[in-house]
Amino acid sequence: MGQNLLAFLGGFMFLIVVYVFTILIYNTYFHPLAGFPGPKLWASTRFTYVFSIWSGYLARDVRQIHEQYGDFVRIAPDEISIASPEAWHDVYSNQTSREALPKSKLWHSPAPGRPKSILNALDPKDHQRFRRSIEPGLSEKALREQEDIMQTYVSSMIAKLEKTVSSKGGADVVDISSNAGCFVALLPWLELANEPSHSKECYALNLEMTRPDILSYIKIDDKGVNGLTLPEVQATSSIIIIAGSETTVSILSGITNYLVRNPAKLDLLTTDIRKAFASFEDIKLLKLRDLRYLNAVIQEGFRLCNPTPVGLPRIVPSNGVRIAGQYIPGNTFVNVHPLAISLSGKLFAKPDEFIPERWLDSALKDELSPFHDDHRGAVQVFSVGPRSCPGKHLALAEIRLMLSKLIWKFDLAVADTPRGKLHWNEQRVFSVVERQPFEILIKTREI
Ligand code: HEM
Repeated sequence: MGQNLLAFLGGFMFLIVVYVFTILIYNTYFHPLAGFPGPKLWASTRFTYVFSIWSGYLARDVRQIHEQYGDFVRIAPDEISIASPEAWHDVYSNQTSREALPKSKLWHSPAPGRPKSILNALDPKDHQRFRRSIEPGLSEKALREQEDIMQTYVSSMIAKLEKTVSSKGGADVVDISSNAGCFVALLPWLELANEPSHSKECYALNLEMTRPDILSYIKIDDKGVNGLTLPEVQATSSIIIIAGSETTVSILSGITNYLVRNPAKLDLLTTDIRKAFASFEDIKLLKLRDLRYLNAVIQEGFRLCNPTPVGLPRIVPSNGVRIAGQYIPGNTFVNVHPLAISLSGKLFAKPDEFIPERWLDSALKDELSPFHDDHRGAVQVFSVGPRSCPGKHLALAEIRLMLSKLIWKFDLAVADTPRGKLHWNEQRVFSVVERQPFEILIKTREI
């Protein structure tokens, strides 16, 4: 009996080994994606990918794979990563002959029993209903009407910093990534609306307010046909708070990191901002939109400090598609890899350096400039197409306001502390870049 059981278990184990081995061999040599280049360890099993994402190094690892193997690489048995700027529109935008590639049900369906949010409204028509509901509150016009709210929060954060710095004799080391976290507070009504016990009252109260905010533009429809149901508003407002605050704070901390480590660029930006505004109160969104060096610094920040550098996976429909000239078989996961594009030496001169000048008109016009041929359209930090970021204008407004008010009031420099030595692009990445503490030295400006 004992021997029989042992023989059975041995045979069973043998079959499992043969099965796994057959799958690995099939994935590596006979799968429809077998012709795509890439490391065999990634092509044969999803484990390598999962281990990399779990350790926080997927964005960095896939960038290295692109450097070694080219623009189309196989990073899992059923996934191709693409590092070609043309792929942005081929993957994420609607085309004349087909819709933008869909998100997969496997990765993006709502958790069982949870209400749908904008991120997991997978059907394109249903997703449009979410977009139509939230876009009015995030338009440039709506944001101009909400400027007072933004000004109040940013100014109170600066006032808090001023108090701390003056209590330390005019200079102090501060953690920029936790201070900039005040953006969560920019969306107070959304936070309140998320409290199930308050939501109806809160929403009604909000509508009575004369001061508009993002939520007051959303049309509630209990049937979920011409607007959003209340649970959908709650689920979507959570997304807006997380998607809107983590990303913006991450970029701000990244830009500040590069600025203090490049003092010549910081000096240029400081002069630009202080010359443009005679007083702190004069700093207004409309004028900030036209500050050329400030905007070049932000664009360079987007290139180097993408908060979601792992990318946005989509699934190819069963009949296959062409992406950037390459045929991709059906049921393949595809992902445009933002980091491999924005740090590519083929697309940008001196790709690892912080050089805001590459975004100025002068670089574009001067054929002798080393940055004349940079592929500016290749950086798509907000993505493109029907699912691109609806908060783009809000994010830009917040970053411009925060950075310029900080630099108008304080002189910034590298902090000589362990947390001041953070190299932003060496942080790990999970769904977004991990937000490690980052300290800078700030001194009250002498006027
Ligand atoms: C620098 C800051 C930001 C960056 C880099 C960024 C980036 C992105 C990207 C790449 C997507 C596409 C996600 C996908 O296709 O799955 C996205 C979607 C989204 N973002 Fe942002 N975002 C930023 C700020 C904001 C802000 C301030 C808001 C708040 C209003 C916001 C709200 C959203 C929402 C609601 C979506 C989902 C859109 C949809 O599925 O249709 N984001 N964002």
